[in-house]
Amino acid sequence: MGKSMSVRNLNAWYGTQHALKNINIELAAKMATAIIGPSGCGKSTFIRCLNRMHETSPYAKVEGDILLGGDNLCDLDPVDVRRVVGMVFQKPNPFPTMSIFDNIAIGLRLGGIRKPTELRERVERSLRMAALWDEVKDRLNKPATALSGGQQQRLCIARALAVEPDVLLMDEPASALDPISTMRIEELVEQLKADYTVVIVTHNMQQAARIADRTAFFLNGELIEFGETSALFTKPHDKRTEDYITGRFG
Ligand SMILES: Nc1ncnc2c1ncn2[C@@H]1O[C@H](COP(=O)(O)OP(=O)(O)OP(=O)(O)O)[C@@H](O)[C@H]1O
Repeated sequence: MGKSMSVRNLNAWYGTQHALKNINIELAAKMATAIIGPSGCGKSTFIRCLNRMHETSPYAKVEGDILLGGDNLCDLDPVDVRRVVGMVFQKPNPFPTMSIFDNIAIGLRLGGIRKPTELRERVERSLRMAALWDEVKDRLNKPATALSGGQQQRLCIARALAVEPDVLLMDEPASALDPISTMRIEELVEQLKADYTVVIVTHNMQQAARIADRTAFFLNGELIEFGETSALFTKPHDKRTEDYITGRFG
């Protein structure tokens, strides 16, 4: 758990549109890295490249290397990549026809775990890691859709963690949630970064400042500035970073 990821010379396109321009960045293990920048700057495209999802868009193209613990993810089968690089999306997307238990167990079953005791143990562990166990332990067989939005998002986090990835990608995981659910997700990120390499896209600079050890500022598909979060927010080196964080655009 928790290997750092090195992104080298990453370029991505949608047709002729060059959406990511030569990105080089080290995403450190046991830390949360926030990706910030104005709408359309390439944040989602960037994290979708990290688990090989970008290439599923029509006319998409990717070049570059993504290194994780001795593997170049660009050379692997995308299905194998998604086992080591989990992702949580903006809108909670549990499997709607499945129970809470099955939402998590399905990935484990696909990974070859069949023994009921082992499945139960792994499901419980994942739900505990996602700080949801106490709220659902008495209704594991109820449909996932019966949970609140914030609980559904924590279920999706539990589902991503169940297969024991190294990296957890989060694309604005709290932007569809109320303030209390948002706070719970932020607390959870704080805990998860002890074990995982967490990369979180956020529109909310206060959120980045609260939870991320390092922050990367993107603009027009370029990585403009990357560093310790507190330094980036208090002493940005680039005028464009300063203009963005002081609210002059975006
Ligand atoms: N499926 C797609 N087909 C074509 N162009 C796309 C597609 N998805 C994104 N783009 C374009 O690529 C660029 C980067 O988009 P991306 O979604 O990565 O930005 P973002 O920073 O995540 O934006 P937001 O904050 O609004 O979610 C934008 O110009 C966008 O219009």
